Order: sequence, then C-alpha cells, then structure tokens
Amino acid sequence: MVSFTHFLILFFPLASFLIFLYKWQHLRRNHTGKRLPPSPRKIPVIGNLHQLGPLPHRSLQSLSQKHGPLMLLHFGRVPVLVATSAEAAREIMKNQDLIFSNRPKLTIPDKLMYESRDVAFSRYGEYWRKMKSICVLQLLSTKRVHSFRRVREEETSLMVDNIAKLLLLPGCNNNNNNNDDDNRVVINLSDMFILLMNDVLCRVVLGRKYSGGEDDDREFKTMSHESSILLGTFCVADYINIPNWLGWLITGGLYAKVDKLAKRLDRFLESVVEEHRSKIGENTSTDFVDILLETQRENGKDHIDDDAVKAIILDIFVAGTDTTYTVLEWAMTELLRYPNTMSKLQNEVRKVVGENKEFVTEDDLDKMHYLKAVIKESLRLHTPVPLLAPRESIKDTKVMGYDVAAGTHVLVNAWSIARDPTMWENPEEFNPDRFMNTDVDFKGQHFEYIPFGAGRRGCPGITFAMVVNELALAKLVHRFNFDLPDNDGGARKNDSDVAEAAGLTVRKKFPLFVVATPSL
Ligand code: HEM
Repeated sequence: MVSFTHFLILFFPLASFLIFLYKWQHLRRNHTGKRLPPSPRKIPVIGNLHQLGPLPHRSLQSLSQKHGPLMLLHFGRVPVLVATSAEAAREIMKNQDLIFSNRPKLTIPDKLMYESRDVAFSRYGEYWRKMKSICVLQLLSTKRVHSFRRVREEETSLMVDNIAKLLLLPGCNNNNNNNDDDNRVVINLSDMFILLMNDVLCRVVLGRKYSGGEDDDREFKTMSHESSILLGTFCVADYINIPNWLGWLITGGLYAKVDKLAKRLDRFLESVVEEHRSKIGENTSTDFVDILLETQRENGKDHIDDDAVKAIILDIFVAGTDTTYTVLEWAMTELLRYPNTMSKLQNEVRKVVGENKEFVTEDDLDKMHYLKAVIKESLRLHTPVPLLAPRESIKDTKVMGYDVAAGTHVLVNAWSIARDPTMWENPEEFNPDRFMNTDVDFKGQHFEYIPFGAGRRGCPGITFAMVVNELALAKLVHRFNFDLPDNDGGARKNDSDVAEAAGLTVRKKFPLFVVATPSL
C-alpha cells in the first residue's frame, strides 16, 4: 500500500509540473484567450526591431529556426507575422489570400506614389482592382510584352556590341571598366545590366531612352534609382509612437528628402504626360503612357486621373528595374563560380543558334531549356525580393491554428523557403539541373518557390522580366567567354563573392567585374 509520505513525494512534483504546464499554456495565450504564434523575446518600445540586422531575410531565417515557421514579431507597436515555410505561405497567399491582400499604409510610398495610388503600394479595394487590371490586361499581357520584341532585341544587341567595342580597345580605361595586368579589358557587367533594364523600360514605358548625355535624361535615371532606395528605407514613425518633436528630429531630414524627390519626379512625369498628349494622333509607336492616356480618354478621369497615370509609370520603374537586372547579375556570378554549368549553358545556346546564324533571337529561346533552368535557379538561390512585398490582414483570422489579429503586417520569407532543406536537395548549391525534369515553376502554384509572390497580389511583370533576362543572358554567353579578372585588388576582390547589399531588392554588394573574350 502507498504510504502518505509516498503520496506526498509523488503529489508535489506532479502538481508543480501541472501548474507549470498550465502557466506555460497560459503564457502562450494572451489575456484575451488568444493563441498567438511563437515570438522571440522583445524589448519595450522597439519590440523585435533590434533583431533584424542589415539583411532581415537572413536574421528572420535564424529566428525561425528557433521559433518555427510562423512567428509573431513586433516592429515597435506593429505586430508582424513572419511565414517561413511553404505550408505557411500557402495558407496566407492561397487559402486566405483575400484576408491577406492588403498592403500596410506606409509614409514613404504615400509621399512618392501620389498617396499610394500606384498598384504595388495601393491598399486592397476597388481602386487597386481597377489599377491592377489595367496593368495585367493592358500593359503587361503576354501579347503586349511580345509587341515590344524589337526594343528588347535592339537593346540586348547594343549591350553585347558595347562589350565587343570595349574589347577592341586595349588600353581603354574609364571609371567603370579597367584593365587587367595583361591588358585584358575588365568590364563592369552590373553597370551594363542596369543600363539595359533602364533603357528597355524607358523605351517601353515612356517611348524613348533617358540615358543620353542630356541633363534631363540623366536626372530621370538618378531619380528612379533614388526612389527605389527611399522606398526600401525603414521609416521609424510608421512603427513607433514618438512625440512630434522627436519624430521631427528623427524623420524630418528623411521626409524633406522624400518630398523634394517627389516634387522633382512629378515635374518630370508631368512633362512626359504633356508631351504624349501633344502627340496624340501622330503615327508614332505606342508606349505605356499612350495606353494609359487612351484608357483615360475612353473611360474618363474618374476612372484613371493624371496622378494615377504618373503613379503607375513610377511603379513600373521601381518594381521592374532592380528586380529584373539583379537576376542577370546573380546568374552570371554563379555561372562564373560553376564553370561546368557555364559550359553546359554555352553549349546549349551555341547549338540552338547554330553555325549559320550570327546572333540569338527570341524565337530561339523556347528551345533553350537549360537557359531557362539557369534563370530559375538564380531566382531560387537569390530571390530578388526576399521578403516579397509586405501584406496586412484585413480581419481577425487563424493561421495554422494560431490567432492573427486584423491589421497585422505579414512578411513571407520567400528567400528562406527557397532554401528549405526539407523541400530542396542541397539547397545552398547552384544547380540548374534541379529544374530540368520538374513542373515546379514560379507562377505562384508551388509555394516552395515563390520569387514573384502569389495570389491576387502576385507580380504582373513575370513575362516581361523573364523574356528580357533570357534574351540578354543567351546573347552574352553566345558571343563571349567570361572569366574573373586576375588582379583582383580593391573592389574587385569580391567579384565572385556572393555578398549581398542591404535593401528591398537584394543586389550584389560589389559590382560584378568580368573579363570577356569573343567566342566567335
Ligand atoms: C525578376 C523580376 C521581378 C521579380 C522577382 C518581381 C517580384 C515581385 C514580388 C515579390 C512582388 C510582390 C508579390 C506579392 O506581394 O505577392 C511583385 C509585385 C509587383 N511587381 Fe514584380 N517582380 C519582377 C519584375 C517586375 C516587372 C518587370 C514589373 C513591371 C514591368 C513588375 C511589376 C510589379 C507590380 C506592379 C507589382 C505589384 C502587384 C500588386 O501589388 O498587386 N515586376 N513583384
């Protein structure tokens, strides 16, 4: 028989254990009885902001390894749900896409994008639906993208011709391109890619290039670049309640900078719109501004007014430039790190083009399966927008059994999901072959691979981005062989490095310098 002493010995540890379990469970629910996702420890006022670091996708990956695929963080006063698994992403962007289709209201996009009257930063609702449908059906449809084939072919040819010209000029030395010890010309490919994307977008959207020597032209390129940087800048006042005077001290300089840029941009965009209006009826080729103004004429300014036209133009530049050229930058970086992969790609491209043709055309691309796999793999390993664009829940809901309150911001760590070892074999390795015999693609159906997002808010620029990238990469590896510079001192030390620069779009930290030799 169990004595009273034995009973006490068993009872107290058991009771303590049960009380601990109860308290622990209780702690996991807040005082309203909600079951909240796991959270890393936060500190007063700033919450978890101190845990983000310069490359938040990496810091959030580490936190998720400790706290799980669904975490609740706090950026100051704002609750932020972070999803780091394909399952969590599917739940948010597919099963509950409507609930998570809002974008948070943020000060900088509001100031730069005409009170967020663009597509990417616009709040979910009737206005966004109208603008998104103009984007999807009129500006970025497959048919429209194909109609700009000539622009892409001319601009990609110009890029390779410019490289070829540099090779004919031993001894050429300018700010961007230097000479190797043995007089091989060292080329800054990153600059070439930025120029390519900027020129393609200018011709498609505005009707002409703005990269010439004239001041106005140069100014637009600078303004577009500054906008991308400012839109990726963290604005403290959006997250932390601070007294007005302190807010002014902390953000005053930033706001003044954004306001000044917004005014300069508006002057420029206004002149572009007026120039297009004055040419209506002339038999010139159609660009995006023409299409937007025609939509305005057909449906009235209530449907789409001038500010909306200007906001969409700016949106296309901000959403389409860095995201697209950075894929080329990373793909070339990885191809230089994996010479066998480079050879395999060159063999494919040269075989498809054949001996009788001088250069690659868009018709060739459908036959270049390995080329497509190389670009897909680059998008996987170097997801250009690693945390996608932030979303916001429009009502209280439950995700994977956890309560999520209305107004919670949401980040999906697509970069980390694309490196999840439970989904991908040797995920850190650049191996395009993994895409050769699979139907996994980036169109938003396979949640282990979502570089363009998914659902209602998914990227409408996929076709636009893919075709120009495929053509540019094919032309480069067809026409040249590439190597890294020998005397890799100074900035070139990190040429083949995969270091990332901080920002909304993750570009290479150091420009990609290469040595090119003609292959033909
Ligand atoms: C490789 C290149 C690109 C990548 C990786 C990319 C990625 C993305 C991502 C991750 C989003 C947010 C999706 C979400 O919230 O689920 C997005 C949205 C968007 N992208 Fe792209 N993008 C690229 C190229 C382009 C291009 C070339 C354009 C236009 C010409 C464009 C226009 C847009 C727009 C307008 C949105 C906002 C959609 C909305 O909020 O409804 N993107 N993109």
